[in-house]
Amino acid sequence: MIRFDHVSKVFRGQTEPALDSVTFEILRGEFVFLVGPSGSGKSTVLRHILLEDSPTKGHVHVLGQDLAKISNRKIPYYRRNVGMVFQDFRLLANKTVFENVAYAQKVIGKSRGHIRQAVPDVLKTVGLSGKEDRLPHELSGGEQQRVAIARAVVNKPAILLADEPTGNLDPQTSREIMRVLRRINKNGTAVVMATHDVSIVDEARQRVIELKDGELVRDEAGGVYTPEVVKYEEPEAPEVATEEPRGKTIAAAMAERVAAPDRRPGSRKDDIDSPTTRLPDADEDDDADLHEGGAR
Ligand SMILES: Nc1ncnc2c1ncn2[C@@H]1O[C@H](COP(=O)(O)OP(=O)(O)OP(=O)(O)O)[C@@H](O)[C@H]1O
Repeated sequence: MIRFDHVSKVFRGQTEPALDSVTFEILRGEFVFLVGPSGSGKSTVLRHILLEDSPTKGHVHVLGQDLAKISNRKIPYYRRNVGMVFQDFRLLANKTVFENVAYAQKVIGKSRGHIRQAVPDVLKTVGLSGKEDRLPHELSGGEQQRVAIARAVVNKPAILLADEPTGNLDPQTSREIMRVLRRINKNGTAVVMATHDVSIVDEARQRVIELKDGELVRDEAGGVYTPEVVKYEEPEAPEVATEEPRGKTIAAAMAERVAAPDRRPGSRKDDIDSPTTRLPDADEDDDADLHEGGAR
């Protein structure tokens, strides 16, 4: 449904590519995180999908169309398939919640009757029923982002792009926004979300595409933000005695004493079999240490 085929992008006046032969495919209804350091190319990927940028090399296909072949005249029609939300919400400040969402329907020529039904429906999906008449400044940041999401999905796009949608929100509000995005995704919309939010990515366990300096360096199903690097530890070599031990352990000394024939006058050979011969030997002691100290 979204296919990048060796996409490279070098912006005018730049020497380093913003995208460097990026190849991936996103299927219908997937949820994908785009991660990577600042400047790694995440927004550039999203802008290519939205047809705000075009590749210097390579091809982008969305919904079966080669985007290079879409004429300027047809771009607005293409964009109906792709909703977009941003970190800074970008709402119309002088319009109510209802009007902000309805605006997305008006510009594509939907009838008043359709709008009257579709807007309350989508506001319910994002959890904003009852707040239709509020202006953006009368809403919390999380509520403003819900309006922006409602506006992005009211036309039922196949794809929702989100560029750091939780970047301005506290952790609890971010989680609520994630629940809204997951709900929209479950209804069949593919979601591609660029983010720096480690805990959101780690909790969601969705597909993660990681960029670094414009290159795709990881594409992992059920991934986390930063995969744990498994540190290689050299196995400990078995101890080899290279010199005489400086002192005997108490157990070794006692074992030696018990094993030696008792030269005291009147001693009997049977004494050797007395219970003290059952003292653990030095090897057994080492084993006990191993278990106590855990795996080494
Ligand atoms: N219009 C442009 N003209 C020139 N260079 C650009 C333009 N847009 C982006 N770049 C450069 O392309 C590279 C990738 O930028 P991009 O915005 O995609 O990164 P990002 O991963 O989204 O970063 P962030 O996490 O900070 O949003 C950066 O080096 C950036 O400076």
